[in-house]
Amino acid sequence: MVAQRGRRNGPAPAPRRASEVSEVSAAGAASDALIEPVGDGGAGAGAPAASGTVRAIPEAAVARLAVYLRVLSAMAEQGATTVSSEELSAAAGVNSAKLRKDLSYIGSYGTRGVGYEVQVLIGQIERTLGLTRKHKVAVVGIGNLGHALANYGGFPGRGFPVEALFDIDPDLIGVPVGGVPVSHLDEIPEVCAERDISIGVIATPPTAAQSVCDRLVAGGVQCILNFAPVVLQVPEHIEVRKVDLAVELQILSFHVARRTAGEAEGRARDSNADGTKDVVVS
Ligand SMILES: NC(=O)c1ccc[n+]([C@@H]2O[C@H](COP(=O)([O-])OP(=O)(O)OC[C@H]3O[C@@H](n4cnc5c(N)ncnc54)[C@H](O)[C@@H]3O)[C@@H](O)[C@H]2O)c1
Repeated sequence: MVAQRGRRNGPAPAPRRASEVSEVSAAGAASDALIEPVGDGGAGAGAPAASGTVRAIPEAAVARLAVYLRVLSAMAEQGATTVSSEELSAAAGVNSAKLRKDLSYIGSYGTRGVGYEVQVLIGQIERTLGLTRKHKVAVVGIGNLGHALANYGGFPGRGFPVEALFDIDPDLIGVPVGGVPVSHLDEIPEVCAERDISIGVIATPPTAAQSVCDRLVAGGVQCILNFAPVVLQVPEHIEVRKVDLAVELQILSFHVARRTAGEAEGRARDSNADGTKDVVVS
């Protein structure tokens, strides 16, 4: 899907769609859906292939690009100027063939015997992920989760400064959390437009999530990160990602169950009917 710039203060354009399309989970990361990279307001984002054309990138590869970026940034901080695909793949926990394939989507092929120039690769990935500009974030629902998100110091350095907080609890209004005062829910459209917020994070109870989402859209946000366990209806031009840690736990559970079943099957295969066990020498 092609993300588009949002309109400020305009009515939410029809048609709306259910947002249950992208989930921030291992399952989502394994998706082969193609994402058409787009520019970020003229800053030259996208994934230009060697030919200069913009290539679609599988969603799973987009998720891995973000991981490579984090690893490369740490390497750059330690003074690395070049990195081999083997080093980068080991540090990112991805096999090197997959890494080379992922980087080929952004037109980066490295140099035989040298590898990749760290700063060049960082720039290419940042342009592809649209990170050449900051994306200001608003968090709505400053309870347990909202407090943790607002207080987390790691977002600004990655290009996502938290610049607005909203709640309905009178005890919270005006109170700074992570240095940003909490505003009332009703102020969402006005404050988001004023502060040029592009990403809204929903950390309210599920019953409030849709109306919060509508206000964020009215305030001109382009993307919503939804922690509430509910499917949001959004206009076509709004990108939504849903975070569900329970899904992550269920995926872990699946892997443990599969491994346990595999081990039990292996034990059953290795045991003879008379109770003795064969020793396999390889
Ligand atoms: N996705 C995940 O992995 C995950 C993990 C934890 C929690 N959650 C979800 O995140 C949400 C928040 O969880 P929590 O533990 O922080 O809850 P919480 O009860 O501690 O906080 C909710 C906050 O939302 C505020 N609120 C309620 N209605 C509102 C409205 N209409 N507008 C603005 N603010 C409003 C409340 O005043 C409160 O401060 C819940 O929906 C929960 O299910 C998701």
